[in-house]
Amino acid sequence: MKTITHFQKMKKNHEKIAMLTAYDYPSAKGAEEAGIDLILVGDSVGMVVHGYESTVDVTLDEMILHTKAVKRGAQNTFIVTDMPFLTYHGTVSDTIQTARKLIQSGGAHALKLEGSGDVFHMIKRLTGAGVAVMSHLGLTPQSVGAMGGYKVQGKNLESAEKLIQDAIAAEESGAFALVLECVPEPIGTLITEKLTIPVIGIGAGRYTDGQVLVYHDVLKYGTDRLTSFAKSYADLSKTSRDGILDYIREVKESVFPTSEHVFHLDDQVLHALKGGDSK
Ligand SMILES: Nc1nc(=O)c2c([nH]1)NC[C@@H]1CN(c3ccc(C(=O)N[C@@H](CCC(=O)O)C(=O)O)cc3)CN21
Ligand SMILES: CC(C)C(=O)C(=O)O
Ligand SMILES: [Mg+2]
Repeated sequence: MKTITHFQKMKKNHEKIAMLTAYDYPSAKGAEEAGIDLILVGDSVGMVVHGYESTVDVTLDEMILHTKAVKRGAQNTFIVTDMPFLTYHGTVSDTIQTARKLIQSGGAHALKLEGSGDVFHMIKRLTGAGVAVMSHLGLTPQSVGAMGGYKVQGKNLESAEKLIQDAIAAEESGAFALVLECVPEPIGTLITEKLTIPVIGIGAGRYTDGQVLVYHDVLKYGTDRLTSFAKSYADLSKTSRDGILDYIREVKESVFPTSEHVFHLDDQVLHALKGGDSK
């Protein structure tokens, strides 16, 4: 299994890191079989799997449940789990207790925390306690309420400078990697050059140390409107719709099941059942 030191080495060797989200047993199994470098059990699960409006409705129990399923599907892949909204902003001991559940019950190898300021203090405490932590800066979807929508971050001098300072502070607080979301490409490049930890971009341009995308975007499964930075490599929505259409049609037309799909009964038993002479 690739682990933290491996990801640092990949950055040093300019070997791109490919991260993908997964939320359940089959998606994790497929990602591992394809050779993904690490899996993110993202709180985007709330939107793409549960149909929530945003990620702020996702609960700790849901993140534990999905992490457990992913763990069973990908036993040899590094798993990062998102700490859900407002589960790392109270006391240090509450945060550590929540982290313990995601790691011990869920089976996560590392946790991802969105944001700066007080969050860096929590990252320091978690990493100090031996937890591997990934920082998430730029567009931080859990703050959608405070940000007033999903918008590209770091577009003016002031916000770009703050973002760069935050990225440095994330590294200094002990994070082993940074997810950088929705920033102009030159900002992604600058931060990637400034940090010694790997920077994994999502809408952060071509020159970050790696990329991460949401499973349902990559495979176009149930998501009809893509963000401008995502790319689809398959069309599972169409594949599944076509399959279900065929199934319905075959049932209606009595094409399915055929004799291959049925259990046969010994002729003698049937004869006897129908009232013929037994033995
Ligand atoms: N399917 C899916 N993909 C994701 O990448 C994703 C989720 N869901 N859910 C959780 C968060 C939310 N994310 C989002 C959601 C919307 C935008 C968005 O609308 N971005 C605009 C930027 C507009 C601008 O400021 O110019 C875009 O055009 O991409 C970005 C990230 C990323 N995450
Ligand atoms: C989009 C990625 C980075 C994420 O945080 C998620 O999937 O929840
Ligand atoms: Mg997330």
